[in-house]
Amino acid sequence: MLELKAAPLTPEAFTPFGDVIDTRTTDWFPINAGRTRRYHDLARVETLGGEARALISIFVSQPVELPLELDFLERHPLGSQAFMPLHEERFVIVVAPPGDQIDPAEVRAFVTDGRQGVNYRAGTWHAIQSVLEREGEFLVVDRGGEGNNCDEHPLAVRVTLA
Ligand SMILES: NC(=O)N[C@@H](O)C(=O)O
Ligand code: NI
Repeated sequence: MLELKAAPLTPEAFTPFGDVIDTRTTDWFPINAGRTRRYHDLARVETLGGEARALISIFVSQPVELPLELDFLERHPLGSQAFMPLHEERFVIVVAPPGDQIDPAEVRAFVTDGRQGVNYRAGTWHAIQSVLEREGEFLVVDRGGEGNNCDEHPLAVRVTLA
């Protein structure tokens, strides 16, 4: 069993896995006669393969208990997957870099602070969505189209907060 402590999520630490979506750590420019700040192009949406298109969905998830015990990670080889909380929900993230095998030494765990979303780049291994404390509602942007876009890799992990 791989034991991990979830560290506070930062854009720098998440770079190997994708993007952190957070208006506090990204630039903006004014639009709409100055009434709106546009936080532009915060994450790279990838949609690969046949008939590929971007999907916008809403996930309503029941909370997980800690320690979080996982028996697999998954990946989406044909597209990215972004999760943005709609009510400042915190969630646990477990990731490993893209590749056909997972090296346990490269697996990382993070916890968000409620204001952060994430975008897993195509092929990044990750735990399925794991919201903390209360039912969570998330805007999800990922890839639809032909072909299999979800692989699972067995991995026993137990996650606690740092
Ligand atoms: N299956 C699905 O749409 N969700 C997972 O990919 C997930 O990462 O939660
Ligand atoms: Ni996923």
